[in-house]
Amino acid sequence: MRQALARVIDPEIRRPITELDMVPRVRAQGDRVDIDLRLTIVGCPAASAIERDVRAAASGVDGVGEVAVDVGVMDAATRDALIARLRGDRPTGHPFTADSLTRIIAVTSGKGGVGKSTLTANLAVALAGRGLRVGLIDADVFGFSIPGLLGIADAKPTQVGGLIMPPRAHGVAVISIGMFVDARTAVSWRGPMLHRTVQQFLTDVHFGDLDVLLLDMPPGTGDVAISAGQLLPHAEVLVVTTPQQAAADVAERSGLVARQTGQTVIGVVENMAGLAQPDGSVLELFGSGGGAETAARLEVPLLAQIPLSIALREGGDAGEPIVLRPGDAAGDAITRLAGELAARGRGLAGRKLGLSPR
Ligand SMILES: Nc1ncnc2c1ncn2[C@@H]1O[C@H](COP(=O)(O)OP(=O)(O)OP(=O)(O)O)[C@@H](O)[C@H]1O
Repeated sequence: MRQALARVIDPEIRRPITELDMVPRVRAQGDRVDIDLRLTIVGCPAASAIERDVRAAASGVDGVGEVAVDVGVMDAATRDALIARLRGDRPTGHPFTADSLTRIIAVTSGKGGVGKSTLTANLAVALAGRGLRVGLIDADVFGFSIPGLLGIADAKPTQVGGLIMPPRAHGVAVISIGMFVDARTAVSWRGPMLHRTVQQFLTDVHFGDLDVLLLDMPPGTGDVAISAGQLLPHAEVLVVTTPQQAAADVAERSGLVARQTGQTVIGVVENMAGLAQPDGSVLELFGSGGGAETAARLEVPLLAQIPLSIALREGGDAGEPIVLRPGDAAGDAITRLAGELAARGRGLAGRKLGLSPR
């Protein structure tokens, strides 16, 4: 029976419920089994799903006829012990240190409106589509748009003790300041507060084991970029720009600030590149060359050119990332970029190599 129940996964914490001390007692009498199920918090949104899965798992065991589930909430001591275990042995600090196995990719741009958030959301979904465990932090605290782009504009994270469970969308675990403030509230915090937000997202959000953590950075070179640089000096950075030559200056600057904090700029993505017309010509609404120019100045490769695309924009507005529907030139370019990033693997930046002198 325990083995069967171990296959029931808490959808938010994403571990077997038996590992989470959620099943303190199981009694079998004849063909009847009584299961005590203890949820982490009162009003747990996943309660009915977990209870259903427990019933299904127990009913599947040979010889079981009747299943009775007593649903309650775990006591404070058990919950505190669980939270301590989930946090691991790090009372302070975040788990995404240089020698963690998670690859961190911060997506930045010199100015707003270049499609950085749209690209980040689609990239996250495309990476998750390749089977990677992906987390996404919307660090664009003033202009958060990730929840809407992923179709979870109204999602509110569950909090267990001081631990925040990130809502999931299209296979990606997502956290955004937009989940904690009213959508119409303007965020006007000063530096130290912003620093704490990024730090809290890194420390108190239970992402579990991740292959990739993406950060959608605010445009420009402000406090959040500097905080993120201090907290994640080993992060890799993608710089997004448009084809406009004038955009190259500010894009270059955002890459340089990242570099000053020790982060590694891995490449440039040019978004809003030429739009193919029905007659075969290409409409270069924003000119051309900005991506190549930025890449040359930062001495990194131009990793992708994402064309203007109505479907990409519509997918963002609808919360259905375009990468889920192959066939659009922009979506396909982002999917290719995800493939390339996954294939390149993580650089060795900041990582202990584990080599010892003989
Ligand atoms: N390749 C594209 N083709 C057409 N529209 C696009 C493309 N990329 C982004 N957009 C649209 O441009 C607008 C700005 O995009 P987005 O919000 O992603 O930019 P951003 O750089 O993250 O801006 P900010 O940092 O100011 O939030 C959105 O309406 C988005 O749908």
